[in-house]
Amino acid sequence: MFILINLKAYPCDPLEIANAARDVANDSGVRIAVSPQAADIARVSDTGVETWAQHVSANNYGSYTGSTLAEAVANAGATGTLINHSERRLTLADIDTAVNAASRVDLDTCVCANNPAQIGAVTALSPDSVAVEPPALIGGDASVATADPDIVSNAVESTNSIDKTVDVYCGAGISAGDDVIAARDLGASGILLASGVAKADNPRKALEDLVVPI
Ligand SMILES: O=C[C@H](O)COP(=O)(O)O
Repeated sequence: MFILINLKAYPCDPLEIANAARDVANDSGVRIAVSPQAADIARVSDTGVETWAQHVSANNYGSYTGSTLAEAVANAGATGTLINHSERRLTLADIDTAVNAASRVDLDTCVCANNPAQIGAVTALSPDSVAVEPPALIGGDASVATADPDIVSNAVESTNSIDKTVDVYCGAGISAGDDVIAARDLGASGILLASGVAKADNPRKALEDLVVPI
């Protein structure tokens, strides 16, 4: 299972979490990546942890003030990027362009969507992975894998019916190793997780506990 820790805009210490994630990944053999604010990508990447951007813009070089170029995050050390996170929605056309922008510089792409129908639509754009996240469960205590298992298994079915090479992740409310196992049993090959680590009093312990059953 792949575990992607999205730090969102939480007031956490990105280096503390990056160092902990690197150590826990090395000790456990579980693939763990950290997705910090764009301005923190370089120093997070310097810790040695796998580093992802939270977003890339749907444009190339040019007069695009305020954009986050795929080239810029790749040059800063990111090796992957989220696209269309529930808190950073894009049009389908911009998702397509952003996936192509990320692919230009060999970033792994994970396109998020709210439900299995949207998952099918974004799978057709050929990202490396998709992630289903019901917005109502994001940031809560109930794991998507137990509170809404059908949305995960239907997303897996939707993706597999279009392109079996696209990995399916899920996220929202995941905080324990058992949640990760439940997601895997539904067919997911990775999870997106934010508050369970970024808002934890002890992020290292939260990560250590998370990987125990994996
Ligand atoms: O990107 C992460 C997801 O939105 C899940 O967030 P959460 O773990 O706080 O529910």
